[in-house]
Amino acid sequence: MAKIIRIGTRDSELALWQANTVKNKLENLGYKTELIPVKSTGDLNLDQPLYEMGITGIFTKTLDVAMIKNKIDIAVHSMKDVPTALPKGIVEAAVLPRANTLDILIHKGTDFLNEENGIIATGSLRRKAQWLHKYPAHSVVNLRGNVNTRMQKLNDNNWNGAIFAAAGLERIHLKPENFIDLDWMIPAPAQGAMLVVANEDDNFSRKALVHLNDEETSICVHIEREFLKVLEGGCTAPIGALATVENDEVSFHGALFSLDGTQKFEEKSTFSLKNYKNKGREAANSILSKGGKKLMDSIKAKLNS
Ligand SMILES: NCc1[nH]cc(CCC(=O)O)c1CC(=O)O
Repeated sequence: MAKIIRIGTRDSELALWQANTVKNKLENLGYKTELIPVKSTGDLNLDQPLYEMGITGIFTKTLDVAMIKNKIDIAVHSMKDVPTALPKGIVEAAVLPRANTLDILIHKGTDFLNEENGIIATGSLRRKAQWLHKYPAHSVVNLRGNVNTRMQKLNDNNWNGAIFAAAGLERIHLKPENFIDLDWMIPAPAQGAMLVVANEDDNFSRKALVHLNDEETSICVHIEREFLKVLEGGCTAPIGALATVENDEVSFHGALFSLDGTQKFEEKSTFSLKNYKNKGREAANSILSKGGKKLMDSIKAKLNS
């Protein structure tokens, strides 16, 4: 059958690179595809029925709507931007092999790391909290936009550096020489992984995408996202999680920080790959019971005020 799989993507350079990767993989398997870039409308107004379907993610809602309105068959996302609960009728169809999981600092010289008045830029609560935890005398300024925009703003300002996901910059060959790996920083759940979603009843696309799924990556991000989901219960908070696999053994590291970085609750565990079920939940519950619940409540109160 010559059905063409319509691949929806956001129109940033990184999103297009990711969607083209999925397109090439499907075409190598013999499928016909078409790329449909969808302009992100950050201010997209959702009507009542769409809200009831559970569309929430700021980065993903435009593509969710395009899928529900049958303008596209599948959508490619940076998995860390996808809310832990997918809209009704939309399912995870493939998690691609993971790229670099690390956060990196792009800098203009590293002397400031040992000084009191460093200024670094990030729009992420998770990165801000971890930076201030390690460098309490520094200040963090807000930085938003896609990776190209953020890199430009870093060049245009007097900040000492800005934090990026290594994967994003590596994919579009934007990673400069002047970077350091922030291997002490716990990445966002699912950082460096790409998720392809499909309509639950679209057996043709789902069957095609099975071939693209990487089982080990899929298990790791499942653990990380379960940790996130149980901890945050629908709000955004400074939460990091990373699961890695070596010789069929998983190492998990997850943490919750206060917004100002002064408090940190963390959980580390190792277990065999075949016992991965509920490990994210258990880690989150352990943090919640040792003070994380109280911290989450105060974060929610602060973010809603
Ligand atoms: N929130 C933006 C975003 N979403 C995914 C990536 C990069 C790719 C990835 O981490 O999987 C980025 C850029 C960044 O965080 O610097």
